[in-house]
Amino acid sequence: MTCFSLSCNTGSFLTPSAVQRRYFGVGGGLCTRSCVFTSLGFNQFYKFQHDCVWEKKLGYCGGRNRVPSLTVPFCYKTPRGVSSNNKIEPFVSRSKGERKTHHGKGEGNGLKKRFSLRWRPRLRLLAMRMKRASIKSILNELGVLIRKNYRAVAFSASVSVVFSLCFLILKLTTLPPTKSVPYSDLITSLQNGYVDKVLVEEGSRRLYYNMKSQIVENDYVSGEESQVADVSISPDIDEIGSEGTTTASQNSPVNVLKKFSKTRASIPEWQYCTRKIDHDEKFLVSLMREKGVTYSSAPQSALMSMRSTLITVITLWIPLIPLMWLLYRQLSAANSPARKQRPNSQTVGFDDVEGVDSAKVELMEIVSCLQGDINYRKLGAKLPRGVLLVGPPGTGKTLLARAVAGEAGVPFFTVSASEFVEMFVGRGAARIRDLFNAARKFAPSIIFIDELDAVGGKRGRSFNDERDQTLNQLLTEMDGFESEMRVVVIAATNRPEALDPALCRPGRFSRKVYVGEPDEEGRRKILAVHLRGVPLEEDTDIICHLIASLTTGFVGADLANIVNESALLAARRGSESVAREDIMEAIERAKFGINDKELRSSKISKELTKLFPWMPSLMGKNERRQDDLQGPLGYQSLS
Ligand SMILES: Nc1ncnc2c1ncn2[C@@H]1O[C@H](COP(=O)(O)OP(=O)(O)OP(=O)(O)O)[C@@H](O)[C@H]1O
Repeated sequence: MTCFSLSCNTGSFLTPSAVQRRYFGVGGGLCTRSCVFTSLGFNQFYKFQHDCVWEKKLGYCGGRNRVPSLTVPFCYKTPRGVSSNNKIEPFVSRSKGERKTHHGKGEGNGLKKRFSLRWRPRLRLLAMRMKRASIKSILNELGVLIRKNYRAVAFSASVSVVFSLCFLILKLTTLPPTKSVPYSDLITSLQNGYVDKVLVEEGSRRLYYNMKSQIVENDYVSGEESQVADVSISPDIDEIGSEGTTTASQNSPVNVLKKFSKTRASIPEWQYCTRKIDHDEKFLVSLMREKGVTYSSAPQSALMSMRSTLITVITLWIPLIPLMWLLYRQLSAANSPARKQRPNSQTVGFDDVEGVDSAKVELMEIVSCLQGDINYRKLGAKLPRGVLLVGPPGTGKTLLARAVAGEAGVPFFTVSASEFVEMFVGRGAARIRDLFNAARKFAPSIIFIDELDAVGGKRGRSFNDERDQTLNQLLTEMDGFESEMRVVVIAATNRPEALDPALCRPGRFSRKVYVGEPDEEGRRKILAVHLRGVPLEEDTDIICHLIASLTTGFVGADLANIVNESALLAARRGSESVAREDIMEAIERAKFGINDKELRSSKISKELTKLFPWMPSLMGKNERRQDDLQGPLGYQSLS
């Protein structure tokens, strides 16, 4: 068996060829993040993370990527980091016999192997972690967790306290066990003269009664009760202590309470309980009179009424809690859609937005005003309150707004207008108020409202009163800025014609900036931005020119997608850099969709077959000839 040591770099994805080329036979080293191995028709991704956890995923891999199967037994942590003395065993290098024995061993052996491969490293890892863990660190982590989620912790703690109190009250007010019997039993007992006392509870249908034979017992138990009452009154006399001594703990209020509840539970005041039958009261009373039974009626005890109220409240509130929580979330101002982004968390600048130069210039001016570089006040000018970015989807309107925030270095409140559309009337308006209040508080600041048409549509066209109210509030808030309050509202929309005219009047979104489709030069620049971090096989400029010339009508989002797709295609190929072919395939996919070529041809041939049965063979021939010549974009001749 040949053993290989493995070493890989941070985040590198290794194809079989790369593994063979770079790592077979190389001495042990650091394995810091992730490595990918490909094996017999499957990709086996062994992901080594910082803490040396590895996981395995399987996915099908194309024929040309097939390489010998590799196993990675384990890796461990060293003072230098995560080190791997992983032995890579190429099964192909074994002799036939060896291979046979490897695959053909008994089930027990297979289980053992699986255990050693799967569980041993995990168990080792667990053991290592357990060794490292100390009570102090666990407490620290717990403290951090509580501090982070203090609201949730406080809420759950108060809920648990309330429930515990309820439980305690219910426990304390538990009635002594009373046996429930049918009404007929009471009648029979009355007729036989066994019944001693009957109590009719007011406000309910319950009847309690005692039998004559229990009178003596009851008296005895009542005597005990008075004894216990004495104990609770004079705690100096400890009757329960084994040696008759008085101890502070035994006389503590908790103990006395316990004794009290114990005694209550052990003395059934009423032995039997039944439910009376309607319209049978007359007969019952006459029977009791006839047999000389003592009968009376009494209201429900305060404890009992408290208990039943509590039970009702709990049973009502338990199903209502999720509903109330939903309502709270809807109505809560804390759930306001305004998400503030601090300037330091912004990484987008004007350098990242290309191909929309005129829009950039307009917005740069606003940034200069916010930063105080342009003294517009000297000439009596006011900072524009609103800037409306208009243009087709994917041209970079949102990106531009983020770039403004990043360059201006001021708090940036971003929100999608659809988040103002609420179920409850008035909530959308309240959210707008919250958003503008927050922006005023952090002034100078920028508010960005994406997809403004969701709330800014013309009023009075629908019966949606809530949307009109929200728009009214937005108009009011935009009027409400004082001139020295440096808050700029940037909004973006694809449908400027749908907006209410009041929104676009001077003083609100007076400045309209068109963000259009980029021209060839613009596309080249956008591609240069997106290809910054992508390793290419050819010169970046050449590739940018090539793609820009082939993508007329594409917007920034399309170009970003092409770059991403081509990188994915290159990764699928197992290459470490993106080739021209990958880019061309990505453009084809963007233009025609995946496998659209086959779909379209089959659809056309189906239609033609209906008309001319002899057509399919001809179609097939033509298609093949065309494929041999060049692709739909003609890139084969270019490359
Ligand atoms: N001019 C550009 N320069 C660089 N990248 C761009 C440009 N335009 C678009 N992109 C890329 O496309 C992505 C989507 O763009 P963005 O969300 O800004 O478009 P949008 O105009 O706001 O679209 P929509 O109107 O649908 O909201 C960006 O994250 C960026 O990667």
